[in-house]
Amino acid sequence: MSDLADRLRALPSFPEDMPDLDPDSVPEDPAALFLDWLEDAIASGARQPHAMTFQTLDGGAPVGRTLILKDLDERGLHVSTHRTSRKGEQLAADPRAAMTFFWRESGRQVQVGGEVVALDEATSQADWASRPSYDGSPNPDWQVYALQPAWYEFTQSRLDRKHVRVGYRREGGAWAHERVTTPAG
Ligand SMILES: Cc1cc2nc3c(=O)[nH]c(=O)nc-3n(C[C@H](O)[C@H](O)[C@H](O)COP(=O)(O)O)c2cc1C
Repeated sequence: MSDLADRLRALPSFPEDMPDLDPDSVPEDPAALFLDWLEDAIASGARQPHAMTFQTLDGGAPVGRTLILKDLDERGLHVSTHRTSRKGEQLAADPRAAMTFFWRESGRQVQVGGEVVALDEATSQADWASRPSYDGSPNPDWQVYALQPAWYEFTQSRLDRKHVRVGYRREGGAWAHERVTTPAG
């Protein structure tokens, strides 16, 4: 094994004290559980708890980058970017996307997938105007997208590596959820 592999293996992993996740008492609406975990991440004081990996498809090949969650409402989970960016062009060609949040302080991960829709101009320009670099000029290239979730998966890590996962899937107009068990635990 290389020296790098040895050093990576020796790095600290999960914190000693992590919350539990009881799959039998999760809310029916995954957005409620997501918001609960996001609030905990914000309260932890960790930097950029609203940052996540945002995955798109580039001609069928997955590509991810870090984005900031801007909002969550009945339209979905919002992100904003330039319409003519690579990700903007990828979304125009294929609206399927996924987000992966990881909160180290609690050992929690949330994955969300679905299709994005481009929100209206007023929403996009309001977001543009809220940015620290705003100089008073509108930016017609700025776009807020909402990821409309088709599925969520919540993972609560455990020190014994028997991580607890709950998957939600949209079935018609309602959400169904179940505990997820895979060879990964
Ligand atoms: C912490 C962090 C947050 C970021 N947030 C955003 C964001 O909200 N919107 C954005 O367009 N780019 C954001 N970026 C930059 C993107 O990761 C990416 O480099 C850029 O948008 C170009 O992506 P693309 O070429 O795949 O379109 C962020 C980067 C970091 C490290």
